[in-house]
Amino acid sequence: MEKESKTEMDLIAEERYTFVIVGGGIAGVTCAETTAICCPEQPILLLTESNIVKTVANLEPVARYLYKFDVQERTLAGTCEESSKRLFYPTVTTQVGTLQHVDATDKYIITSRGKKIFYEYLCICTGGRPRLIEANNPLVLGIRDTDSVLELQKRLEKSKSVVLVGNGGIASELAYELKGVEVHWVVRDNHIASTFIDPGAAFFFQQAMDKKQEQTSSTQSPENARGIIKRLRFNEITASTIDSKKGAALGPDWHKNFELKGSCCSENTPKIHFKSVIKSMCDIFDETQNKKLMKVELSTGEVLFCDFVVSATGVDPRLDYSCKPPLNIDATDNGISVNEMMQTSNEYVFAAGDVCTASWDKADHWFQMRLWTQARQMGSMAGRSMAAHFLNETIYQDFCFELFGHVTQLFGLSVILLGRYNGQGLGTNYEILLRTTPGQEYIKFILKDGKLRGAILIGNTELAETCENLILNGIDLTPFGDDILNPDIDIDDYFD
Ligand SMILES: Cc1cc2nc3c(=O)[nH]c(=O)nc-3n(C[C@H](O)[C@H](O)[C@H](O)COP(=O)(O)OP(=O)(O)OC[C@H]3O[C@@H](n4cnc5c(N)ncnc54)[C@H](O)[C@@H]3O)c2cc1C
Ligand SMILES: NC(=O)C1=CN([C@@H]2O[C@H](COP(=O)(O)OP(=O)(O)OC[C@H]3O[C@@H](n4cnc5c(N)ncnc54)[C@H](OP(=O)(O)O)[C@@H]3O)[C@@H](O)[C@H]2O)C=CC1
Repeated sequence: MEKESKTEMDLIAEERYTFVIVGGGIAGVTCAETTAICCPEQPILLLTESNIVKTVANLEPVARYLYKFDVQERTLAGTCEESSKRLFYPTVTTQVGTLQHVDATDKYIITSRGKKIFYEYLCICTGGRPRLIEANNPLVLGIRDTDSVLELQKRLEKSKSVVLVGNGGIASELAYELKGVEVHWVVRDNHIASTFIDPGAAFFFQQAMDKKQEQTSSTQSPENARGIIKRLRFNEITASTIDSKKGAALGPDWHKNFELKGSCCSENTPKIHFKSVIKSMCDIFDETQNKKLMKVELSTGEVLFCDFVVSATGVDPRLDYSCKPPLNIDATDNGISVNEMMQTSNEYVFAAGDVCTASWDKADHWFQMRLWTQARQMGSMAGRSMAAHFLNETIYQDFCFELFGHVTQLFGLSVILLGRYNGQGLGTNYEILLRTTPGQEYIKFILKDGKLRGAILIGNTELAETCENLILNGIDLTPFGDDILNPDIDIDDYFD
């Protein structure tokens, strides 16, 4: 247990709540709000280690089941009563504290200050932490919360060169947000942003970003303006066709709130090292600059020198507390295993958000990805489930778990991902229907046995709701051929 001076109050304090929720990220806050709505008479505690919590604001439908929203930070300053008011639900008490131990037999938790808090139902929403390529190396940084971005900002001020590793959400955002510093972007794939998009979409983005190829719509050729449609078998999409050319996790657009500027004046675009991983790293002392630098050797044999490495290489569930008896942990990704009700292996302990692993039999069009959309959906589901168990009611899993949906922005353009948008889990026996208008839109449909199984919609395509319907209804689209993506035909008319 953490060695902290305990006040007499802390040692004797024992509190009781019907619901205890740990974690002030989107999952924990949504869970607390939902529980308060479902059980308005019951005392609820939201315990979180930082006095900043995240809430969802400006919820806006993008399609029938797809929403976009802002993530806002709120400070839990002052007394418990004041804090409760900030969360709008009078039955929710908020406390700053760190979960240290769960006694799932006698149903209490212990905080790092030794406080014992009894619960009827516990929901663990402790999020994740960056999975670094080399932990405990001071020259390797991960990005998760405001503190980590402030650290990045501080280091950049004195830096000339940075190596960025990873090819997911964070690296894709950072690669184009870092200014005044030389960026070496090391990606193990043959295209950028691989967790979200395919090589074709990556090429679309790279083209859009290439200033020489920027065209205003008025100067576009008629063919470009109409869009190009292609139908391909899965295995036709090969590299060669494309290569020719401490707190809660941050929310969307986090980089807009920080100036991420290095110490040189150049505004160069990142140098991308495709199909590369870091083979070795060591720090060296550079006599000319009179400071420590990182020497990074890539699998391609190339050697880079940089001020520090940003490891944007995914997240691990954050489980730095003990539990007796232990909860079932997923062997593959180390999250707390939950069933479709977000219930763990213990009947009275639930989990939601980045910390958990969806261990139920998933619907055909849904899979888990650690995103705030899912943190919100899971937090809400956990709140409803705990309340239903308490009230002895039967509920069913929310419909949002039927269809994977994610709304985001990449390189300044709107991106909507639906269903098995990259053919995830479909093997190699599927078709891809593409329509692209350089600089404007990129639409990719994944079809299996004639049915739409997933879609990537980049730009203002206004196809999200139609795609949702087509995926969920499972209509055989074979009779419509390539007309489904013909820009001169309004496909909604087909299905009225
Ligand atoms: C830089 C960055 C950008 C991102 N951008 C996007 C995006 O654009 N779109 C998107 O969908 N997703 C994005 N994500 C992912 C998204 O932020 C997460 O999936 C989501 O916030 C997870 O929410 P959560 O509530 O499960 O966890 P978190 O937000 O990590 O919250 C966990 C909470 O638990 C608290 N906690 C942890 N351990 C303890 C303990 N022992 N005791 C008490 N409290 C504890 C933490 O302090 C924190 O308050 C981004 C993530 C990062 C890092
Ligand atoms: N716009 C959005 O929606 C955003 C979402 N996020 C979310 O925040 C979380 C954290 O983001 P991020 O860290 O980018 O994680 P992601 O899971 O998005 O991406 C991790 C990337 O790192 C690669 N990788 C993993 N290990 C290594 C390694 N040892 N060497 C080289 N590459 C490696 C992965 O490759 P591989 O896939 O081959 O394993 C993958 O490309 C994610 O849940 C992400 O979805 C973050 C920013 C923006």
